[in-house]
Amino acid sequence: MFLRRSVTLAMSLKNYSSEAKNLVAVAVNNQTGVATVTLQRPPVNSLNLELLNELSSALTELEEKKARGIILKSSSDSVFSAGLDIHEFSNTEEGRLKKFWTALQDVWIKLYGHSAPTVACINGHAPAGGCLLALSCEYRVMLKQKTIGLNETKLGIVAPLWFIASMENVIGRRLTELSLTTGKMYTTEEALKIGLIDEIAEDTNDAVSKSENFLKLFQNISPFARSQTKKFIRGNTVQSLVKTREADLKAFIDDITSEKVQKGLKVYMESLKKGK
Ligand SMILES: CCCCCC/C=C\CC(=O)SCCNC(=O)CCNC(=O)[C@H](O)C(C)(C)COP(=O)(O)OP(=O)(O)OC[C@H]1O[C@@H](n2cnc3c(N)ncnc32)[C@H](O)[C@@H]1OP(=O)(O)O
Repeated sequence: MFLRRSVTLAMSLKNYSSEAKNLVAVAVNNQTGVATVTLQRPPVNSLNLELLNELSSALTELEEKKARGIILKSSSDSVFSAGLDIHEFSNTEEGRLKKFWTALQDVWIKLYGHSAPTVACINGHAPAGGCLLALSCEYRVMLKQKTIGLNETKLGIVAPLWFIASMENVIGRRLTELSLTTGKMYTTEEALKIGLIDEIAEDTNDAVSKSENFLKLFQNISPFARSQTKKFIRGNTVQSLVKTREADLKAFIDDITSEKVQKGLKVYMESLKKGK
């Protein structure tokens, strides 16, 4: 019975990435019903509007098809995601900035509150928005010798409340305050020490296998009981954004378009290029 449903799920999702623009690939394991969602926007998987829209659609589809688990990973072994595409912040195309932030809100709401158990297979660096994606999952496996953190203050920008809540719910208020105010990027080993990640992996294969092992914990647990429990635990955090989406959007547009922030971002991008 379950196997038949899983096969249907795999078949209906198999061509997902080719139907879309190939920035996100979805592969479903026929036996387990677990979906691997791969971000594939070289060179650094920075999150632009198109990638966010694809990810959002994939999450909706996996919700509708009742996936038994989601593993979120990168197609590169170097960068999980460099966070939001900084070029979006200076995009002057009318309405795009609004669409961009709305798409990010959508992705976070869907991923943070997904009915399926979720694992971030962090097979590369995960600054800012990359860290947010990882924090939205229930479990984090990270490759050694990488970095992760919410470094927004280093760019002269302020992480919204839902970014902060995502970290606070994992490592607690005190460490979140220290991490965010200093824009701290943690090494894999440091991240494990403070509970920002759950396991370290040697390479991507090892990380995927550890992610699958976490999902096996739910094999004999009622999906209904599990997802309702997750909803009780995460519901308030999700609702706090759902109820304030418009105000959050306005705050983003006002802040990001300010001269001061634009100047700071320009300097940051130049320093990135110089760092090569
Ligand atoms: C005020 C309103 C509130 C807004 C709240 C917004 C909240 C979240 C903000 C974000 O997510 S902003 C993004 C923050 N991200 C970063 O700070 C990461 C910056 N990148 C890096 O540290 C490194 O690139 C890396 C991820 C560690 C990878 O290093 P690597 O050496 O492998 O690659 P690079 O040579 O540095 O980069 C390659 C290429 O990609 C460009 N790039 C890197 N990151 C971004 C990005 N986030 N957006 C757009 N482009 C990015 C980088 O400039 C290089 O481009 P080229 O020089 O090759 O053209």
